[in-house]
Formats: sequence, C-alpha cells, structure tokens
Amino acid sequence: MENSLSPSVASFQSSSVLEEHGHEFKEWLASLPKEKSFAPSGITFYQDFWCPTMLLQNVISFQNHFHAHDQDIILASKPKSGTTWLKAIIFSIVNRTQFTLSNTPLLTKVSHELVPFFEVTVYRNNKIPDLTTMSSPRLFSTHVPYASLPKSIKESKCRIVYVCRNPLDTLVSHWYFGSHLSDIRSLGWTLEEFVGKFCDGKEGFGPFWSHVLGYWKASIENPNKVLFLKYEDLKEDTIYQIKRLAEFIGFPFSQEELRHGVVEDISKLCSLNALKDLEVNKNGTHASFFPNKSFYRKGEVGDWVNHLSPSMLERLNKMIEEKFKDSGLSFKVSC
Ligand SMILES: Nc1ncnc2c1ncn2[C@@H]1O[C@H](COP(=O)(O)OS(=O)(=O)O)[C@@H](OP(=O)(O)O)[C@H]1O
Repeated sequence: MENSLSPSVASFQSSSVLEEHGHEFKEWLASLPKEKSFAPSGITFYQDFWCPTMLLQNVISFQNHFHAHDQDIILASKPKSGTTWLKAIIFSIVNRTQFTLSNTPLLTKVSHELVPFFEVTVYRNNKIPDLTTMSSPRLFSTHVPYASLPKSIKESKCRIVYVCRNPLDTLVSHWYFGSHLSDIRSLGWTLEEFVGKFCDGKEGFGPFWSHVLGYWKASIENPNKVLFLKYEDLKEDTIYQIKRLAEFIGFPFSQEELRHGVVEDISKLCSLNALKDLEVNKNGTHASFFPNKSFYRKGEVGDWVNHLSPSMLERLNKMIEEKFKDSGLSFKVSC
C-alpha cells in the first residue's frame, strides 16, 4: 500500500499547525485518496490508514495538540473489537470507591452514552475542547493506529490498553453495525463485497492487520506501557482479565475487595445484557449519529460462522495467514 505522506507533505503538515484549517491545508486533504464506507463521509487514506473523512481534521488536531498526562488511560481499539465493554470495565474499576457497585448512579454511568471516556477524535469544529478540567485519571478512547498517535502519548508515562478481537467476528460485527446506518442500503454492498474491502484494508481505521500489529509490537517492546487484551480472553475468563487490567492501570484490588466479590460485581455490571437493558442504551444516539443500541448486539465468539460463506472464509483465512505469520499473534475464532 502506498505511503500517503511524502516528505514534503509531512513537513507541510508539521510546519503549518496554525494553518490547520486554512485553504492550502484543505486542498491537500481533498487531494488524498478516498473510498466509500458506511460513514456518510467515506474514508480517506492518511498515514497508511483509512480514516473516516469526517474525523480526519480532528485526527490531525489530536496529533498536533493533544498533551498526555502521565496518569491518563488511553483505550485503543480497531472499531468493533470490544471498546464499549472495556470503557464500562475501566470506568468501573477506576470509580469503584466513589459508587457502590450495586447502586443506580454507577449503573447509569456505565452506559455507552454517559461513561465519561473522551473519544479523542470525535468533537465538533475540529477543535479539541478544554480537557484540563477532566478529573484524574483522564479516560480517553481512540481508534487511531499506534503509528499515528500523538508523540506525547508515546513519550509520557500514560498507559495504553488495547483490545483486539478475532478478524472474523470483528468483520461481522462491523457489517451489522453498518446495517444500522441508513446509507448502507444506498451503498448497495453485499457482505461478500464488504469482505473484499476488509481484505484490501479499505474500511474505517483499516487495514485491520496493521492496526493490530502496530499495538501488538508496541506491547511487546514496552509491556508496562501497552497492555494487549483479546476480546476472546475476556469472554473466557472475565474475572482474571479484569484483575490484570486493574493492576496495569494502577488500580489493583485489595484482598478485602477480592473477598467481597468486587471483581465479580464489576463483571456483572458490565456484561452485555446489563448494558443492553439500560434505558439510556435503548434510545438516543452517540456522537449525534450512531444509535446507542447499535453498540450492543450478540457479543459472541464465533458468530461469524452464521454469516460467512466458505469462499469468504477462504479469502479471509488467506489474508490472516499472510499478514500475521511470524508475528507471534494468533486469534481464537470459536469458543
Ligand atoms: N458488555 C459487553 N460484553 C461483550 N461484548 C460487548 C459488550 N458491549 C458491546 N459488546 C459487543 O462489542 C461489539 C461492538 O464493538 P465496539 O464496542 O468496539 O464498537 S465501537 O468500536 O465502539 O463502535 C458488538 O459485538 P457484536 O455483538 O459481535 O456485533 C457488541 O455486541
């Protein structure tokens, strides 16, 4: 895949932070390769990934202006990998002393709409709002690939939690999410065509393989900085993974909390059914566009088996074999 950032463009980008919204900058953005996608704006190829076009200026503002604090917790993921689940779990771990786990205030907060994770590239007018008033630790989420994260995230002591999911279920989840958005029908895509786009890397924040491998390599090089979690491991042993996560983000459970079943409570509170049943998650929209309910579907490992044909599977398996061989990373695709 060609690199979209030639040296002259790279220097143009860094030397013109103040001109970020100027005419020349907009012309340059307009010149980048574009494709259709589920998002109405389509996707644009920027720094080796396909960025939803409506978010691209925000991604660039994020890269140029975001200042990480050492206590920040950044949740990173390829879309449809378990982001919503991890948001609820991390929020519950961090805030467990402020709320009783069984009471309504926390339950209401652990909803897609209200969990105060700031999605670092979703805001209006391409201007990062004032984040200094957020209480510590500040909780952020992003789908931006590791290579394109702002320097300050990499250089500070903030921690990154990455959640990855097997590509077959990620694809199917993305397909169903797309079907919640009205324009999928006007795109007229079949699942087979979408599989082709996935294998070509042409989908929001794709290619899948470079997204996953970027964070995978960073977690191997710097395990104290990047925790690499798998959705399937979380499903298999939620309690163990919640404890591991709590230690990593600096909020380990005490012996007393373990005796009182606090981890089990968090696991139940953040389960798919508990979140799905919240009134706030049945109605309303996220980022003024996505129906809240579209973030909660089946949450199963291996649902792909109900959707992918043998020929789609063959194509995907070939891609997985080619892109992940020698990486040391493997995926569990069934329970
Ligand atoms: N609490 C909980 N437990 C287990 N699984 C859950 C949970 N919440 C959401 N989900 C499932 O995660 C899928 C959505 O992925 P994301 O949350 O990453 O989507 S997004 O990137 O934020 O748009 C989507 O997966 P599929 O059901 O396979 O489509 C959701 O159902």
